[in-house]
Amino acid sequence: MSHANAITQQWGEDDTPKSQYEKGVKQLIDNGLKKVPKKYIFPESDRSAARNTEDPNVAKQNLQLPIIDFADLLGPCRTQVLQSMANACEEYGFFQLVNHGISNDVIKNMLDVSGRFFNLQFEERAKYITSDVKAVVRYGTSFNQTKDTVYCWRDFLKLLCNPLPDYLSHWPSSPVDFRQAAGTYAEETKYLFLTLMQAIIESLGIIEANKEKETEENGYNILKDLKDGSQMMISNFYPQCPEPNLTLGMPPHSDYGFLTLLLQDEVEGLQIQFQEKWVTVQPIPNAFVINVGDHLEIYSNGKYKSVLHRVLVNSVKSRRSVASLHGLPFNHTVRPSPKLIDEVNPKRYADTDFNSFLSYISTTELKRKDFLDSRRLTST
Ligand SMILES: O=C(O)CCC(=O)C(=O)O
Ligand SMILES: [Fe+2]
Repeated sequence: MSHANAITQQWGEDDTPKSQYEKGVKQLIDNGLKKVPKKYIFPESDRSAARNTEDPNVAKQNLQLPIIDFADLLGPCRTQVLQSMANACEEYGFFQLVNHGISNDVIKNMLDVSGRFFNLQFEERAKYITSDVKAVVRYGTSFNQTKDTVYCWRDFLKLLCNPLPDYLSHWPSSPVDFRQAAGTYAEETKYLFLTLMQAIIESLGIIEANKEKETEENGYNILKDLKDGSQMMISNFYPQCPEPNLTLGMPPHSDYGFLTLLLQDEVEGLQIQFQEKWVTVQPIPNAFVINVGDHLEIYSNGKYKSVLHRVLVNSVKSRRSVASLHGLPFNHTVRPSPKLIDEVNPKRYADTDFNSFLSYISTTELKRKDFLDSRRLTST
């Protein structure tokens, strides 16, 4: 079989060779691509169309997520804010965080430097291409390049952040300010995550306010482990797309870990599943979109929901986002808190750990909530 035939067989009728797809979508667009190649066309059911359609699965209005004011959380209204946070985590699995104390400069520098990273020559970005899902730095395209049958319209850079001083020296040295901007951002989001988790644990009634010494069981306090826990930062780049309704920036998925702190630029694209419809999350400048991850759903014994979300692309503007995913150390077990298990609420999930999750994603095409579903003991 000729080389050209082999490509056609594997990739359909397009004349775009496989080696081009592997370089990512930014590269395809830079080379003047005018149509979405077959490899990126999602089944109709997965991409159920963007806004302004008659599709019954898509809400007509953007979603105003609950807004949590972080300054209020630390002030005299803490009890009310904790209640709003609990409602948001139960009903939406998402909220927007404002007045979080991370300066506009730190945020702007992070979005800016990751945008400039994706604008580097391909050869510079390609230094970080690896199929090792545990690599400290990993550049790639789509979701799981070696497994995805359909590719999504997204390039990414993943950075492991803990221990930061060790890992920082492996991070990209170009652009020259990358390590400085991303290192500061990683440090500040980690601190914010820990403060939020203290509030989340209080909102679940696991540890009461001002009783940091209180423990769950046998002297265990999860906050200590989260402090030494894993942090992965993912810079996403979604180039403008000539036929945006045919593809997705990210397919429906839930995040692992406890919480994701997501920064999106001013371009819309993130949609979450709410009351069985896809709704677009309206970007708020300098705010974080916070979402419950699979491990927090497990830890809360199903009270807080790790909700499906996806990303749409558009034909006009590229979009950037930075997701900071936080959890326990990789070898730690995640299990429902003993304080949330009783006769009315039996244990709903099997114990799990990060390593088994990572081996799961490296061998499976991740779809929807497969992993979480595989841990479920009873229907919730
Ligand atoms: O780009 C976005 O808005 C969402 C990204 C996301 O869901 C992720 O990185 O897990
Ligand atoms: Fe996500």
